[in-house]
Order: sequence, then C-alpha cells, then structure tokens
Amino acid sequence: MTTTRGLEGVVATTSTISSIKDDVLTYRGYSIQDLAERSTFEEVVYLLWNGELPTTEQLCSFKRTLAENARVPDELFTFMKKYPLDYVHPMAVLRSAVSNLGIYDPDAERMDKQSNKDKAVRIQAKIATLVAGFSRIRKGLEPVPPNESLGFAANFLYMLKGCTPTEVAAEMFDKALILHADHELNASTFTARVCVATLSDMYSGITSAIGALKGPLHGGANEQVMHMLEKIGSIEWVDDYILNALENKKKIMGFGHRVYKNGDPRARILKTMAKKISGLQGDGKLYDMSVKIENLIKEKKGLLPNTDFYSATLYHELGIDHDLFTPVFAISRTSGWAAHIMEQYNDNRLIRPRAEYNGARLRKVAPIDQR
Ligand SMILES: CC(=O)SCCNC(=O)CCNC(=O)[C@H](O)C(C)(C)COP(=O)(O)OP(=O)(O)OC[C@H]1O[C@@H](n2cnc3c(N)ncnc32)[C@H](O)[C@@H]1OP(=O)(O)O
Ligand SMILES: O=C([O-])CC(=O)C(=O)O
Repeated sequence: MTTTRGLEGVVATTSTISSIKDDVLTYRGYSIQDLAERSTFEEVVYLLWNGELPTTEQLCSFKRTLAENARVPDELFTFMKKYPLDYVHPMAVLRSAVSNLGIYDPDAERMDKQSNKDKAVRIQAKIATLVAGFSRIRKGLEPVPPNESLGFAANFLYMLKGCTPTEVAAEMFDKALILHADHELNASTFTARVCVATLSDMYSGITSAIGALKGPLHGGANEQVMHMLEKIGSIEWVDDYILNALENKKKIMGFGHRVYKNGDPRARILKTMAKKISGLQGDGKLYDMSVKIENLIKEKKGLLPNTDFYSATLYHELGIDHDLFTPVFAISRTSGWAAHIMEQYNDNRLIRPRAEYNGARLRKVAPIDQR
C-alpha cells in the first residue's frame, strides 16, 4: 500500500462541476472572472446545478423559487434564542440549524432527482435567513423576514442589518458569493461527497460539509485573518508580527494553498474589490496593512494569499461581523456542495479508502490485574 499525507495529488473522483487547471478556476467551463463580471450569484447557482446558464425566463423563475423558499420554520429561531448566546460560535449554530432544517422537511428522506433538487433550493434559500437571523437574535433583535423583491445577495444584507444595502454593497457581496461558490474537491466538498456516498440524505451531506468548512485550515481562515489584522493593529507593526510568526513557524492565515502554487485567482479579484470598497467607505487601513503583509510573506516565504485573505477586509468593510465571515462562506459554498451531492448521487459508489496500519503488533489481552 502507498499512502499520501493529506491525500495530496490524489484524484478521487471525476466531476463536471468546477475545474482548477493552470491556476484558472472555472465553473462548468466559465472562468470565475467572467462569471463575476457578467452574472449574478443566482445565475451561478443555476449553472452549477443545471450545467448551463439560465435564460431570462429560467432565471426569473429560479429567483422566484429561491425567494419563496427563504423563510425558515419559527422553531429554528426559537431554538437559537435558547442557545448560550454569550459564547456559541455562529458556525456551530449553522451546523445545528441546517441539521434541524432537515427535521422540518417532510421530503428529507426522499432520494429521487427532483426531490434532491428541491431540497437544494430549500437549503440554499434558507441558509442565508438562518445566518442573518442568528446574527440578530444574539444582539437581542428579532430576525428580519426575507424581502422577496431583493436579489439573494441584497436580501442577505437586508436581513442582516434591517435596511436595504447600497447598490455597491449588494454588488460586491454578490461577486464574493460567486467567487466562493465552488472549488473542485476541497475538504468540505469532499466531506459532503463521502457522507452522501453512503446514500445518506442531502441535509446530512451539507451539515457534514459545514463542519469541515469551519476549521481554520479551510473556510475558518477568513475569520482568523481578521483576528490577525486586529492583533497587528497598525501598518507599522506588520513587520514585527509577521517576521516573529514566521520565525516561530506559525501559519499565517489566508496564505498558501494545497492546489494553487502561483496564487489563487479569487484572491486577485477580491484584492481589487477590497481596495475599491476601502476607498469608498473605509479608511483603507486594513487594506494597506493587508498589502504590506502580502508583500512581506511573498518576499520571505514565497507564499501567496488565498481566497480567505482579502475577503476578510471586504467583509469587514461591508459591515459583516467577523465571526460571520465563515458562515457567509458557507452560504455561498452550499451551492457547490449541493451540486457535488447531486453529482455523487447520479453515479454513486461508496467512498471507502484504506489505511496502512502502523500500530502495535497482534497481542493478547492480559487480565486487568496484570496490566
Ligand atoms: C478556502 C480555503 O480553504 S483556502 C485555505 C485556507 N487556509 C489557510 O489560509 C490556513 C493557512 N494555510 C495553510 O495552513 C496551508 O497553506 C493549507 C492548509 C491551506 C495548505 O496546506 P498544505 O498543502 O498541506 O501545505 P503544508 O501545510 O504542508 O505547507 C507546506 C509548507 O509551507 C508552509 N506553509 C503553508 N502555508 C503556510 C502559511 N499560511 N503560513 C506559513 N507557512 C505556511 C508550511 O509550514 C510548510 O513548510 P515546511 O515545508 O517548511 O514545513
Ligand atoms: O480548494 C481548497 O482546498 C480550499 C479552497 O480554496 C476552497 O475550498 O475554496
């Protein structure tokens, strides 16, 4: 048997959903740059689930269906109000909330294609409502019901803050959702596929994926980037902090990637967006610090930022609470998880690799008084 630590370089499945080739990321054959410039998140979700971009009519109907499914059962908010709100992490809440959604879906166990597509719509529509609702509940506010007249991105910001976002904010957030929607066989997507390859249901798959995304080596890195920026505090402390961290072999959050060795194309787009929004409404402090960190780490370690690095500045400038950065990532990635889950069901085989055993040799159980 040969083993590969972290399954690096192992090709574990075929997929028609997204591809990373020569450092270019595509969804169903369209580059993410192109999609971010010329489409909306709803169009991208439709593309991921159906293989083609929607026509005007198909998009209208899809947006309507998403909007109609955005409300969540009241019970979920009632549960949230009882959680230990002084310390619980929103990703832990989201992991439980999506699992709970499954309990209230009478079709949760149905496995035909149409039922799975309907469930994907329901989860995608409701996950934004759950994140925004929890954010308000922990501040002692009531959740804001979804506004069916707004697009997905604008509606999330509306439910979060209770007022309609500016056009620029909605557009930036929409692009960020597009950029995070799918990413080949990343850890959370692989988790989802492993889960549903047992023929478990879609709620189980998405719940498992949320658990995997939560970790700081994966989606949880965007929140950690923000903590680092806060700890550094000011541009003149960047050198001290980063050089010290590198000397102590600490990982710098938001840098490095298992697949991209010449840089993450999403990070380049997010950097431009972070610069734009910082110029429009911030003081540019976080952006300037981030650029200095990027240059220093590149010089000292040859490492480049990944998608989580500049998304932190962008989300901060959009007024999103720092511990909601990863739940926001989950809102977007739900589209990719659902696409992969449906692809897995279409041509399923149980995913069950082997482990090379290197533990103790075969031995006898000694009676307890002789151990
Ligand atoms: C959406 C996403 O999931 S994007 C990734 C988000 N995660 C992060 O930003 C966390 C920080 N980054 C990392 O931990 C890693 O780069 C990962 C997990 C993303 C990829 O890891 P791997 O492919 O397993 O690389 P690995 O961790 O083995 O690192 C290889 C070498 O680069 C170094 N390295 C990699 N990333 C970093 C980093 N962010 N800071 C400092 N050193 C790093 C490692 O210390 C290691 O050095 P060594 O060979 O001297 O021991
Ligand atoms: O692909 C990965 O390993 C992590 C990543 O960038 C993502 O999930 O967006």
